[in-house]
Amino acid sequence: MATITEKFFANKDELTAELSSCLEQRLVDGIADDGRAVLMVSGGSSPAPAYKHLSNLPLDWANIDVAMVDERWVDVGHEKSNEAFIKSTLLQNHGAAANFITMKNTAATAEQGTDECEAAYQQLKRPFDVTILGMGPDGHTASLFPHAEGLEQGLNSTDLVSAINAVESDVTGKITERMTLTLAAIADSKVVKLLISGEEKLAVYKLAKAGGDVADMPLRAVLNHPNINIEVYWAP
Ligand SMILES: O=C(O)[C@H](O)[C@@H](O)[C@H](O)[C@H](O)COP(=O)(O)O
Repeated sequence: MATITEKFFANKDELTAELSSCLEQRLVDGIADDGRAVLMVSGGSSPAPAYKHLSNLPLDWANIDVAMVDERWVDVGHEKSNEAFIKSTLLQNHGAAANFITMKNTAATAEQGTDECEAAYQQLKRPFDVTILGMGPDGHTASLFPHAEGLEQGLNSTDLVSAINAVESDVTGKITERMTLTLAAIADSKVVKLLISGEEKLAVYKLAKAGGDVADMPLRAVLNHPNINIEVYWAP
């Protein structure tokens, strides 16, 4: 089982304060240890305030690589683009000086874009300093969606990224074609921060942690991985 540390907060402000200060420290340490720091980011409402806070800090941003954990296969101008979300939150103010690595390239499909994306991600320092994950009420994390086309590859490949076509649901919406970090890439992180908000997702998290079929809840693969270092952040 992964090493799991659970942090429960009274509210989102307290979660954001602790998350921001941990992220800042990890980035500072990453640069001090290796010359550069790598931050893997997810979309979602939970990390947004911490991204905005970090963007205002005078870190050595020129030596910080920011890359997506997962992305819908849509252009950055699309309202559902995770990259657009990161650009409007983290990559502002001081954070605008960070080196951003896109997941989305000009290939027509995520599958066709995999090699280019893999080559870009292979340039990054490993282990990554921090990987931020969210989770959905369906037990997905990154873009490892239940029963998705490409899920097995995403869970078993030694590559860093993998194309996914999710089964359409209320959680995925219409855009099901995505790129994701593989489980192996998530595991190749000094620490994974899993952000969970609300009672419903807490119940899903507990269910996933207890074990069971990974295809039903891919979060299980992360929580039950032999050597991932996970810090779970929960707020109501
Ligand atoms: O690409 C996506 O579909 C979202 O980024 C998604 O995976 C998100 O990370 C989770 O749904 C958690 O969202 P919250 O932070 O809002 O709980």
